[in-house]
Amino acid sequence: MKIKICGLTDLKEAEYANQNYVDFIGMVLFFPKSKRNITLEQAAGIMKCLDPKIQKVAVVVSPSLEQVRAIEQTGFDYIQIHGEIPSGYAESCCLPVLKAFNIRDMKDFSQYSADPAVAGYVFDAIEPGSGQVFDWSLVKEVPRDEKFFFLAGGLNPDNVAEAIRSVHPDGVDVSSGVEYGRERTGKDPEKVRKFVEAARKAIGDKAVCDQVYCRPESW
Ligand SMILES: O=C(O)c1ccccc1N[C@@H]1O[C@H](COP(=O)(O)O)[C@@H](O)[C@H]1O
Repeated sequence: MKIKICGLTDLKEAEYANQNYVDFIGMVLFFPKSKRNITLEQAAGIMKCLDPKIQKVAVVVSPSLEQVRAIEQTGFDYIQIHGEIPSGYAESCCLPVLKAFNIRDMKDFSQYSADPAVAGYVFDAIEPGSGQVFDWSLVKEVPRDEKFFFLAGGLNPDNVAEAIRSVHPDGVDVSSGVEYGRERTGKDPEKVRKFVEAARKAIGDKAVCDQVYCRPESW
C-alpha cells in the first residue's frame, strides 16, 4: 500500500513529504484553473529537494504531446492524466500513465485498461482536487489487474482508514485533505503527518493487509 501526497507547490511541502517517507508526490502542471498549478521550473526546483526514493508524478488534464515531452524532460517518473491521453502517446512518449477517472468517466475504463501505456488508475471525484468524496461503491467492483489502483477524492486524516478498509486500494492519494483551512493556503504539516499515520495504521491492521491486493516489488 502506497501513499501519495498531491498538489505540492513549494519547497517546504517537499520537506513534509520527505519527513513522512511518502511513496509518491504529485504536482499540477499546465492547468492554470487550479490553485495548485505550478510551472515546470518550479516543479524542477521541488524535485531537487525530494528524497530520491519518492516517485514524482506530473498531474495534468488532457495534455498535448508537446506538454508531455516537456514533462518527460523535467525528470518525472509518472504522468497522471485526467481527461484524454493525447493520440500518438504510445508512439512518441514513454512515461508510464496513471489514468485518472473523475468518476463520471468510468464508461471509458475498459478502453484504458487495455492500453499498455497505462500503468495504473486514479479513481477520483467528479471535480479533480475539489476535496469531495465520491460513492466508493462505484469502484469496489472494478476488476483488479496488474495495474496500480489509487483511491483519491476527498480523503483526509479522518476518513483514510475507512477508505482503505472499504475499498482495499493499492494506494491512497490526497491533496485538499492535508491543506490548511480557508485562511491559509498550502499543505499543513500536521495534517500530512496525521494522514500518513492514519493510513499506515490502517495498513498495519492484519485483517486489511490480508485483503489488500498484492503488488509486484517494483511498486
Ligand atoms: O488539485 C488540483 O487542482 C487538480 C487539478 C487538475 C487535476 C487534478 C487535480 N487534483 C488531483 O485530484 C485528486 C484528489 O484531490 P483531493 O484530495 O480531492 O483534493 C488528486 O490526485 C489531486 O492531485
